[in-house]
Amino acid sequence: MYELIWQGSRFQIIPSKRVPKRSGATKSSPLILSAHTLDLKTWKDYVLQGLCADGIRDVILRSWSRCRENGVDPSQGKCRDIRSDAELGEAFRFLRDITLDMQMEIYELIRDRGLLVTISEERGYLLGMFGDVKALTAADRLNFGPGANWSEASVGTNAIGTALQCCHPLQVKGREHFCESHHGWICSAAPIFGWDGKPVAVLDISGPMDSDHRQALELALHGARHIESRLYRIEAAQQMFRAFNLVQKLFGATSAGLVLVDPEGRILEGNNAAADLLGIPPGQWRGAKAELWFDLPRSFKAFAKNIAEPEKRVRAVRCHTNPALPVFAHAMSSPNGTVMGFLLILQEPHFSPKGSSSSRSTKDPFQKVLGRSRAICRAVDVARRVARTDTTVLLVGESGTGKEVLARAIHEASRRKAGPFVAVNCGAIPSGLIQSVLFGYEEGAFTGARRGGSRGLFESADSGTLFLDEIAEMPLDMQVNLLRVLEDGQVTRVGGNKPIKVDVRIIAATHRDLAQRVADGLFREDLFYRLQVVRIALPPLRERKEDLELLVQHFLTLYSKTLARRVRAVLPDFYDALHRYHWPGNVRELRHAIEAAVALMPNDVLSADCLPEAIVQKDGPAPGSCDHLDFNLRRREAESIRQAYAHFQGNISQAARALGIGRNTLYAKLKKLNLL
Ligand SMILES: Nc1ncnc2c1ncn2[C@@H]1O[C@H](COP(=O)(O)OP(=O)(O)OP(=O)(O)O)[C@@H](O)[C@H]1O
Repeated sequence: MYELIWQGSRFQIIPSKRVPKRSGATKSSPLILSAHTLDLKTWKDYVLQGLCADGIRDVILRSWSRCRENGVDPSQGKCRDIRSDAELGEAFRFLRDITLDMQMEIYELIRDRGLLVTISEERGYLLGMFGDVKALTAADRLNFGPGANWSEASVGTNAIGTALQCCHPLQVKGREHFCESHHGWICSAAPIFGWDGKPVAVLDISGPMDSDHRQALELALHGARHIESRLYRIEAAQQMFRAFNLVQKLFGATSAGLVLVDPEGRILEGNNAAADLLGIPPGQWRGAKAELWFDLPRSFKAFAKNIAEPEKRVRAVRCHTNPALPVFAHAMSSPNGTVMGFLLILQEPHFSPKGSSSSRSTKDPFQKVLGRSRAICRAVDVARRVARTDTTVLLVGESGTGKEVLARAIHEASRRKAGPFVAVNCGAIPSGLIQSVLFGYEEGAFTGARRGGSRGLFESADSGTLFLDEIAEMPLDMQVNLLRVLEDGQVTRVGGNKPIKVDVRIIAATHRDLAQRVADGLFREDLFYRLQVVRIALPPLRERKEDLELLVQHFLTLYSKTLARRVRAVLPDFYDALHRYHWPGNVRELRHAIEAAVALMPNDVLSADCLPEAIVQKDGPAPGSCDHLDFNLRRREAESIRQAYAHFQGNISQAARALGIGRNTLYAKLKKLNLL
């Protein structure tokens, strides 16, 4: 293989020292090509006199016309515009370097056929030239070599320059060349197109007329496509690199957490902010399944379906490990709608009162009753309907399940909302006082009675709601009085004889089985039926664990605000522990657990370590477990109550708070344990 090179003042043919990557020389039988299609007179008539004869191809005629307009001299012997590497610039050198081996490969296909192969860049300057000595010798005579400008404007109609002009493959034979010195050549050239569809180079196979030009144009075309795909790959890699760099810069520059996920749901990239928000070490998640952290599979399917509708390309996604974290998945699609992946944007949760349930509650009182479980929704639905009436309601459920929360919501949703909501724990009032507490007393009714007497809770609740908590603890002898008030709508103060009209709606609550109390003779049947006109049951938290995260989120918002502590991330073990626990104290216990965790968290990340010990105990009693564990639980409960009561020196409020149960419940339990 020989090579034509520029020696500063002239071209020189040298044996090429370059080694082709692979050799695939094809020898084929000679093909006799028609010498040329135009006679000398046709060429002369046009180029010298502008006379147009039949038989000139359109593409050639248009090129000749351009050459005449550009003042190309048809008698010029050699190319005069030859530039050095330095003059041709960086892009020229880059293109030459990445196409050199391909020129050599193509040369192997035309070896010994008296041809040469050359590539020119977009302006027409030749990048390099390889060929047989015969072809290179002829090329040298024309200054047809690397650095020479083979555009139409420079050397007239020729395969390279004209292919660049008309943007399609072309063979120019003999007298179709505009300059007479090229009439002994046949040149086959195919443009190489860039991303934008414009030619960036031309591959040319040329040689004297008597060389073997069989399939030269097909070869040029094939080579051009081959180079084109290499250029595309390089361009694609560069674009990817640029995009990746940009993405990395953006990822690093934003405070939002960003995670890039491929269509198979694997994490391609994520920034430190995202790692921070999820509480995992940065950089360790590349290739991991996104579903470990995010609830993606369903969203993926939905996205795939709706990808054509732009407004459906963004979805809120749940983060398993931190449900309080707002996460939005943005679908990325190709122009034909194929899902190419997702960008997950994780926004730092702002625990602000705005938009929190407490502010929303001003609109709908039932929004304070948190929960989406069926049992809670059913309870709220009944409560919502009964709130429109004055009907007596009985709320049943374990301690801390939200009976008072629901009673308040009923009051606030009723026509009585402007009136008072008065709550009383029937179990907490000493039996000797209960009558006067509820109905009031007149002056002098008993020793120590206030001067002028006192209103009872019924009078205080006039035009509003009286919430009778722990109604099962009401002494039997008092129950008949209560029944009377419910029937008559009037009270008589202790020591008085004048009935006072009261307009009070009664909501009663108990954690006991009231029907059983009736059966045991501890509760009046008539009062029982009078109270439970509408009965609403509130489920224990362990039976509605699907509400757990919502409640946690609510209490996190509340306590991060009231305790002025920012919660940046919640680790998975925090939720694991909460889910494992059986919550005997229900939502109240959960509330206190979250308050304690936020208060005790050492930095701004919540983990299981921040939770009270009883909750994280893995060997603790399980819900619904066998008898000896229930016994164990009771024993532990009694111990805890004794310890707390002693620790707080008999202060029931503080002890109840520490135990995570209500004051009334503690009061009842203390009584049962004979501690009062
Ligand atoms: N569904 C709920 N949504 C929001 N908070 C709740 C809910 N249920 C309970 N709570 C919270 O739990 C705590 C206890 O609720 P509440 O006093 O209403 O329970 P209770 O059933 O009346 O308990 P007790 O029978 O011991 O008096 C409250 O601090 C309340 O904020």
